[in-house]
Amino acid sequence: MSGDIIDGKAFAERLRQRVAEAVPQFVETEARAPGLAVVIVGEDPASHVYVRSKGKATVAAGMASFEHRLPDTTSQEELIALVEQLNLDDAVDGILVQLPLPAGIDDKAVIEAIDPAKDVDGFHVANAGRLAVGEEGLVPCTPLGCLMLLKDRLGDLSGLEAVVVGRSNIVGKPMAQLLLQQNCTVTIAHSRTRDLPGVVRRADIVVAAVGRPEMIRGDWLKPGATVIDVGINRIAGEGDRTRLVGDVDFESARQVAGGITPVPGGVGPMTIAVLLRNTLVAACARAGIAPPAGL
Ligand SMILES: NC(=O)C1=CN([C@@H]2O[C@H](COP(=O)(O)OP(=O)(O)OC[C@H]3O[C@@H](n4cnc5c(N)ncnc54)[C@H](OP(=O)(O)O)[C@@H]3O)[C@@H](O)[C@H]2O)C=CC1
Ligand SMILES: Nc1nc(=O)c2c([nH]1)NC[C@@H]1CN(c3ccc(C(=O)N[C@@H](CCC(=O)O)C(=O)O)cc3)C=[N+]21
Repeated sequence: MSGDIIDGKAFAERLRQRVAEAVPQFVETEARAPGLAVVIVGEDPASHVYVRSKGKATVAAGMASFEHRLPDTTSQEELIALVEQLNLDDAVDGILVQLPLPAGIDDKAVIEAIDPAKDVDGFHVANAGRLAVGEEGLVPCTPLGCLMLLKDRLGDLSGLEAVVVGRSNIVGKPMAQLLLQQNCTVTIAHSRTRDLPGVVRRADIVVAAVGRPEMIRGDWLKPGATVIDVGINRIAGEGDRTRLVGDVDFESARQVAGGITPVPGGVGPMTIAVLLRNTLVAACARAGIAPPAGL
């Protein structure tokens, strides 16, 4: 037996299409395009690749993209001053500060400087708090993308056992909140969890957000489980090439799972599609108009 591959890339393309179809209505009533500002500090090549692909996707959806590239000598004060300028800029609906930031800059101080109404990453404490108490707010892109894939595949999630491996503020915790909101019975596992394989084996839904290449194996899974692999790990491949793998050992897991997201082509493309969705949702909220249905 071999489980289905959950095609995040194809789902993400359809979501991007729906966003692109809804943008002209916004442009019509507001006489401007929704705008996303992406700020990157430093020279990390992989981060620059992500930022470029975000910019291209933004423009392809009919939205305005503002890229700010700062040298790694930028101080925290300078970065916060830029964020404050973007907060006041009416053409900017969404602000994303690419993480990680160079050593010496406090991620938290920078994130808290973003206007929560423009926090399309959903990382600001105001948005994290809203998610925790069930109020409307901007939801982190990666977990929301994972939830969309799960609902598309499983329908109603009520009563299902969900295990989220990882408890970061950007993936694991908000993922657990979203699954709880869907009436799953949620367990959050982390580096101090005892008997991780035993915990994972209870799950109907496994979300892996650990940052350890191919850690979760097929023999840890309940047969038929749905596996969402958030991990993005670049490891040595053949010769001097590298390859991208997830936090799940895809080959062994696929033998046992009912469905599984691949890496690449799973959660990663969803993150970018949801970023566009969040930008349009933020733009509508700022303009005082209803968000498009079905996003
Ligand atoms: N697809 C996408 O769009 C995105 C992908 N990612 C990827 O997702 C992964 C997770 O990212 P992120 O949440 O930021 O990572 P963090 O490093 O912030 O968090 C990792 C979590 O995994 C836990 N952990 C580490 N080792 C183990 C272990 N051996 N057993 C059990 N738990 C463990 C840690 O536990 P503890 O808290 O105890 O230290 C921590 O809670 C990474 O591979 C990252 O690249 C991230 C963001 C977006
Ligand atoms: N403020 C902030 N917000 C983020 O959302 C954020 C961030 N910082 N820092 C870095 C991480 C990582 N991240 C990814 C986005 C898309 C893919 C993606 O599209 N991946 C492709 C493969 C890309 C490749 O081949 O390298 C895939 O999985 O198919 C991956 C990872 C967003 N992040």
